[in-house]
Amino acid sequence: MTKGYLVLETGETFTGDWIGYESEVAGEVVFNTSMTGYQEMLTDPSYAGQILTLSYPIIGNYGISSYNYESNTVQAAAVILNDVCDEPSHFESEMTLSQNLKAAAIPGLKHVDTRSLVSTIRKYQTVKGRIVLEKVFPDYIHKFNIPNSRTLVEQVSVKRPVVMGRGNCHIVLIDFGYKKSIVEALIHEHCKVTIVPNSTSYNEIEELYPDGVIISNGPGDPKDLHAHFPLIKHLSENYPTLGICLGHQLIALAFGGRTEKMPFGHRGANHPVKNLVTGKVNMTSQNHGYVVLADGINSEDFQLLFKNVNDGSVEGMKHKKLPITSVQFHPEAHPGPSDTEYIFTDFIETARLSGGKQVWESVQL
Ligand SMILES: NC(=O)CC[C@H](N)C(=O)O
Repeated sequence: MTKGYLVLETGETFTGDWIGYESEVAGEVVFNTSMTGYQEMLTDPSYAGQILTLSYPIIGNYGISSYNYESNTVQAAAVILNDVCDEPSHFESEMTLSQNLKAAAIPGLKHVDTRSLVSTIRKYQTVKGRIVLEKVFPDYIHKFNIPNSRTLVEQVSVKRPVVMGRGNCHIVLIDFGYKKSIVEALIHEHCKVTIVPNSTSYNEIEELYPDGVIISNGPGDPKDLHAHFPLIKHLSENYPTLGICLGHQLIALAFGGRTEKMPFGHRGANHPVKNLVTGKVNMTSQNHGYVVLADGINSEDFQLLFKNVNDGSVEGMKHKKLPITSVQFHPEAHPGPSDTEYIFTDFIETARLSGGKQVWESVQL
């Protein structure tokens, strides 16, 4: 077995055995605490550019199936694991995780002390690292050239519009790195979905006659995407709009709000979130490293809708007059609980009732 090393900018080195493709990469080292859903996590475009540590100790036991992809390929820059199962058992399994990483040209380390690595990340809060093959570390090892958010978003988003599903409600999904299960949730509710590149103009979107608009999840720091704020504000002011994760952060910023980097993010499938209108707590699936600041929200326009029960952070907001809702968590789940599927049903109902911009304008009058 080839040895490999994860070298952190903080000076620590973790040793493991190489799996997947043999290439050295750098990125922010993050961790996800979900017990299952490794395929969905690895193929979620929001992980682009990140070295993903899976804290659950045995990964790969149900293999890789063509049903569990969240995008066309593995998106994380690399993966760090404790034990990997190379003899998966599941009727839909088509290959092992190790084979999948190799085929996607993604490197990884197994047999790493992931408990200690997670403690280290929690201690330093944000940690960059590099996985390398040689134990002799040159001077540059602690310097990281990590792609910026615009490059990451560019890498993962569609280049031309894609239409999926049929139905009596047309949703335009502005793509910053969408997860397929968002589209599946919409199709399940009988929507036609047009996924458009994030560079699409307001007029081009208007010509599609959407009933509603979704601003997708995606990788990187939302502040770096400031060029898109005017489009997002203009769209949200004219169509029923739902923002998911990065989309929520972009809506907050577009309306003058603020975001910041979190200590080590929320990545897992059991994050409790309280709906401040109903008082109900739901378990949610999450994957984010940035957060909207409560005191930065423009309170003339928006009210807080969801709060994280563990740390009190903002998990969602709602416009006071316009049909704009945004959530930091993932209502489409995958992986994770589907308690908050109602976010989609409520949004689609609003979109259907509004019949898009034209009718919405007349309803407002
Ligand atoms: N899943 C997402 O959309 C992540 C949003 C953003 N990149 C963050 O880390 O906070």
